[in-house]
Amino acid sequence: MEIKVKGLCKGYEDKIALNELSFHIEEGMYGLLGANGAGKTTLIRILAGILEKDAGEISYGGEKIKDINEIRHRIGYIPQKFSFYPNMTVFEIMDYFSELNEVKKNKENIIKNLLELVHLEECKMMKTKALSGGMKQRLGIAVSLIGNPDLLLVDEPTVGLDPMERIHFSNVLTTFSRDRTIIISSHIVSDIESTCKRLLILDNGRNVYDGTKDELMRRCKGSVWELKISEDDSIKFEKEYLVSKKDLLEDGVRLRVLSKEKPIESAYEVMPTLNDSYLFLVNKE
Ligand SMILES: Nc1ncnc2c1ncn2[C@@H]1O[C@H](COP(=O)(O)OP(=O)(O)OP(=O)(O)O)[C@@H](O)[C@H]1O
Repeated sequence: MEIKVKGLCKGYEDKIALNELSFHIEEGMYGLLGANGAGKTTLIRILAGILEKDAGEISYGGEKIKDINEIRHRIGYIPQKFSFYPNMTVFEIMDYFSELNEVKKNKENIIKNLLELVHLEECKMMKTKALSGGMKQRLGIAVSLIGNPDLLLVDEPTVGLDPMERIHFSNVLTTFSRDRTIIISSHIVSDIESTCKRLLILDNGRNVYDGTKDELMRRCKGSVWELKISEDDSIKFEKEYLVSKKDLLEDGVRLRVLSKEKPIESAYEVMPTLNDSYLFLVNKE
């Protein structure tokens, strides 16, 4: 589903959370990156129709929507945390949300397929209070997909998930992303690195980047250096330069430094990673 956002503003009391935000996205997986407090949750909740905007225009699927309820059934939302009724089973939760979504035809089959997709089919009789954090997250995905939404909004999905759960979560989203639009918000670059080709980066409620991962990395080329120094010197160095990575070695430390100029003679240039490029961008702004 195509989404166009123009001049979107939102404030809370004395805090401006979104400041004249504009962007245009089409089908595919988009990563929404930004530090804590950048405005990601606010944007996701406004797009999901859970929070009112103060100003600006949003169009979904090429249409200006006056009342979000007209298209709510086409939007899936996965919040940071789920809370389910603890004594209901996995199946009962799916059944309950299917009723809410007015799924009439093939309900049993839809539930079965979704539980298979998130690998919870064998746990369908378990009460939700007995599920691990990762299992709850997967149940949340299955719930959000019940209405077969064209647009899926995912807010910081991997908080509390172990590495295997993270991989599984990404795989489920990738499978589901064909012919749909998915926006995944995170402040961790590796969360979205392998799944999203395009990025939207927020900083203090403003859109500071809208484009591909490759273009972002191209912009940072020539500004990433590695060097080896003593541990004592590294403390001084880290105050002066932006350091994206620090490896402890047996005889000192290796730093990855983001700087337009070569920081010291012994430094050598290296290819930027997405994490370098993201840090370079938001610290330049
Ligand atoms: N209900 C609220 N009342 C007052 N201020 C709020 C409220 N919700 C968010 N804010 C503020 O608005 C700004 C944007 O918050 P938001 O939660 O959208 O950011 P975020 O990028 O999702 O952060 P995080 O990664 O920590 O979830 C922050 O400064 C936050 O403190």
